[in-house]
Amino acid sequence: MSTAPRLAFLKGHGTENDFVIVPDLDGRLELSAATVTRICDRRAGIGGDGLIRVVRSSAHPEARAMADQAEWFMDYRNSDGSIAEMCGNGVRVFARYLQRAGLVEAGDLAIATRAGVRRAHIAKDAGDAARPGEATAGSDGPITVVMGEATLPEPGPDGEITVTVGDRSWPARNVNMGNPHAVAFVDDLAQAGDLLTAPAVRPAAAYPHGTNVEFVVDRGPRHVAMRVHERGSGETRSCGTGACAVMVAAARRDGADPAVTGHPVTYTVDVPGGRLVISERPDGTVEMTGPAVIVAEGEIDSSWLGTDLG
Ligand SMILES: N[C@H](CCC[C@H](N)C(=O)O)C(=O)O
Repeated sequence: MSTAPRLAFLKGHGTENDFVIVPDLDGRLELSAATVTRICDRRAGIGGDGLIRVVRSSAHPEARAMADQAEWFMDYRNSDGSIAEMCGNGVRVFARYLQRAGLVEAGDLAIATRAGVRRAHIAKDAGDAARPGEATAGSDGPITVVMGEATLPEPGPDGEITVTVGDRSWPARNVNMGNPHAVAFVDDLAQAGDLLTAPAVRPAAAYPHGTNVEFVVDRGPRHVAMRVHERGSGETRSCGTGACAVMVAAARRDGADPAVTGHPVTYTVDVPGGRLVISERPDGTVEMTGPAVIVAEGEIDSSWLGTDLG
């Protein structure tokens, strides 16, 4: 019987973008990139597109300044161990964990992230999804996250952005949701190929720290579908910040930019793992609504991790 420390974890997902959740409320753990990679390994570990450590904001140096606004900090890592500024599906799953652990009630809450404080609303149950267009949920009510404002950096001196897969290239829109995205509108999602490797994005100078790449097709008025190759994780079944980036790019393409029209706009964004509903207001605020489900909880026997846990 191993005497190595055991690590409590939960498994959750938002539209099948899945995460290993590690409650570390007092911030005692030091999870190296190697440890995160091993935990996220789908064969030798628990498996996940990313790992979410739950830490009291006052106990984490990157969140301490937000502690008076948000008690809890989402320490998000991609499955390759890299740190990302923001994770939209992750925030919903994080909120669901807090609710399930009895650390918050359904309703409104604030969450500290590396992209700043994000406000979320946990509907009390699926029946409470009274707001028009709210996506339905799994076992509990949908969760809405105010994702902040998108920024759309203009092309730099090296010119327009292009995304290339094999011998096909498309122009792409640079959209930042706290994390970077290159959004390419295509005729058919199959044109993105197998996405086993990252699409080539040029000029590289546009994304000095790499980027998430979304491929988008139309499904109808204010209705799109996407695939995504995520920075640090590869192709995933969903990307919340990516769905927001896609919606913002589509609204500009469609002449529905709320800052220009003065009217809010809502798009349905279908991802391989489900459906997200994204709205943007004239003040630039982007809101995302979708499900978040905790599917399991257990203990990791750290003896196989091969690294200490700090
Ligand atoms: N791979 C992303 C972070 C996770 C984003 C995605 N899972 C989401 O739901 O927003 C990045 O490196 O920026």
